[in-house]
Amino acid sequence: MMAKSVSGFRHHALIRIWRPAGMQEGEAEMPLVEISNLKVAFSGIEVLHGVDLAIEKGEAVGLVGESGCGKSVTWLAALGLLPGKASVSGSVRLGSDQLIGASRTKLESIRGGRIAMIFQDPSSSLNPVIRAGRQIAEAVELHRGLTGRAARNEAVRLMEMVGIPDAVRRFDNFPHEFSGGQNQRLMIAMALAGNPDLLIADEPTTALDATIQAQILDLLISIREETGMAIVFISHDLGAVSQICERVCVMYAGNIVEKCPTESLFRSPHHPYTRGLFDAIPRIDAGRDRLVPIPGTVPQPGRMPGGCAFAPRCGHASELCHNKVPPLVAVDDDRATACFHPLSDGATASKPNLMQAQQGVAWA
Ligand SMILES: Nc1ncnc2c1ncn2[C@@H]1O[C@H](COP(=O)(O)OP(=O)(O)OP(=O)(O)O)[C@@H](O)[C@H]1O
Repeated sequence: MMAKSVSGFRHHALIRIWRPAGMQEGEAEMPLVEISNLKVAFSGIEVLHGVDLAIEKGEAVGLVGESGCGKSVTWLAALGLLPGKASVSGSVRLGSDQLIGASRTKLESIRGGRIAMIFQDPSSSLNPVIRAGRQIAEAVELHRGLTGRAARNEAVRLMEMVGIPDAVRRFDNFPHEFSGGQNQRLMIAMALAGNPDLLIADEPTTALDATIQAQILDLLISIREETGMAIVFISHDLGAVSQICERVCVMYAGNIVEKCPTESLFRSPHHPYTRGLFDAIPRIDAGRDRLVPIPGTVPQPGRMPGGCAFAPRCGHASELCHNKVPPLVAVDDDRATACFHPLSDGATASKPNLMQAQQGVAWA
């Protein structure tokens, strides 16, 4: 059972609440990160319309949705990484720190320190002309204050932790001397250098082949168990999300439209958009080898329809949906849905099940 907060879910039974030494009991119950009413506009056009999301200490949360829904912008805004033309409002709390409007110095110390981010492309984090181990050692120096031999030893330890064989010798190799999967591991080692409380993994396995993808997912799962860090896993791949995350948030056109524990989402998606994402996955056991795409496309920012942004693509939409934006409301103890006509449990017969997803049986 969970006690609910306004912007998310707290105290999930499956989540190990990790309280650092010295932290008071009350503090441990605060979310690690609490995003409230986060809005982002580029050149006056709003692309994020008031996102509410809380991440608990130690939990893994999936953020899914079609391309352009605002998954990356949410976290880039939180970390102060959007270009100058972006205007950002709302609140992002990391413990007692407010990140929106925080000074550049403060944000720089938080990025790579308490919150680290990894991306699909390791070259966004690794400099091709600096030896790989040195880059990790520099991150250790910057965020943990170690120097010289101590920083080098810690970098080697992190390289070993992420599964780089013969790490002492390979410390001096350049990024191009490692495989794509190993570069992804090095990027994770860099992210771990600051001992983060939260790792934002933005499509970290999308560019990798299936075997390496599985290895990187296993690595993230074991690192999380070892360190107690929370993970936000941004992905199009519901199968990968189901392996790593206890909870999933579904985004559509700059809003969160459904939040719930992973198992419940797979058992019974309530938002027609979530259901559409499941139906868009080919299933061998359902006798269809082709995906069933959601009709239409995500509305462009600045051209949002009145009412629910998904209504023009939704088979369940009523007149109300075309005229009024549905708020994100709790539909039971551990789930919230932004829909005037949420699907009932019986309406989900053709969804894939969690076990199939995790085994990759029915997934493209
Ligand atoms: N620098 C920018 N300038 C203008 N618009 C931007 C910028 N960055 C993002 N956007 C717009 O913000 C919206 C949300 O983009 P975002 O990258 O967050 O989507 P996403 O859900 O992460 O997509 P993907 O899965 O393809 O990465 C999109 O409409 C995108 O075009």
